[in-house]
Amino acid sequence: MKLKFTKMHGAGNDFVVIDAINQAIDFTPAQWQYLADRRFGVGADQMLVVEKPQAAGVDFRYRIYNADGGEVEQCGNGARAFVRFVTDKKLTDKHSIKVETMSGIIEPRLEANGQITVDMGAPILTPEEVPFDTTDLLCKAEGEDNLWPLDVKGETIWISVVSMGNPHAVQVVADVETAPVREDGVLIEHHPRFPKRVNAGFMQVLDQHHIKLRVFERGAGETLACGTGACAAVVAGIRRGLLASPVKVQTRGGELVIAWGGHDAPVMMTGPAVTVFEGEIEI
Ligand SMILES: N[C@@H](CCC[C@H](N)C(=O)O)C(=O)O
Repeated sequence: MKLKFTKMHGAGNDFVVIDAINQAIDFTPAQWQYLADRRFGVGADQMLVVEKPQAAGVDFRYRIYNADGGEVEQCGNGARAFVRFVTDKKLTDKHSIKVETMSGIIEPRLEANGQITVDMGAPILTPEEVPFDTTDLLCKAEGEDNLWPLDVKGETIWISVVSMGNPHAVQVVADVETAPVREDGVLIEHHPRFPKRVNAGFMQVLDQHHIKLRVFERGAGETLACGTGACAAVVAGIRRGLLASPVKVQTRGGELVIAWGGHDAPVMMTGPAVTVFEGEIEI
């Protein structure tokens, strides 16, 4: 079939976005990998699929596939790209949109200045729900957070575990530029303590309202930005007493602003979403 798609990015985290309301798709993991391939396919960190909703009172359903072909629960930068896509394609005239994802309903909103704010819901902080296996581990408390030891290459690193619908392990580093993001990231992603694998965040605190962040994403490798990773890092930093809301998150691909009121309050993420080009590919 000839697939129509839109290439988009949010702070450099790039996507192939597909309208599955007006074209029928049913791809295998190998076909998703082909679309994501930067040499043989289109090239993307994730593929985003826009569908009709299944639940009542919701505007759309949005599904996310990592570059490795696996379907995942949530994607923050993707949620902003999704809003730009449904608005530009005139699939809705609403500016505040309710969308079903694998991990629940989120509410993105197109702002007057063109930026997009997403209510990402409250973070999940119980290790079993992330999920993170704490068997025989002793945590240390820091502020309201629990730091967990993780053995990586025979050394202990201390991580916060946070789910934004998808799992994150966040560590504080002195300098993100020299941090072993790729070397340790892949080991953390596949660490046996994370039964669903994990996104590995490396955060440098510049001041209470400003961090630098690199994320080695599950199923995609290091990306230029990770929206849920930014939310998880800010939640961890606020709980540890290192940060105060709102926080500017500087990634290699651009800036996101994350606000969180603590406990059960939703995490609000604001940032850009850009269309790069429209295309068609035989698949
Ligand atoms: N880039 C995303 C996250 C995409 C999914 C992630 N790799 C996972 O497997 O959970 C974002 O902006 O949040």
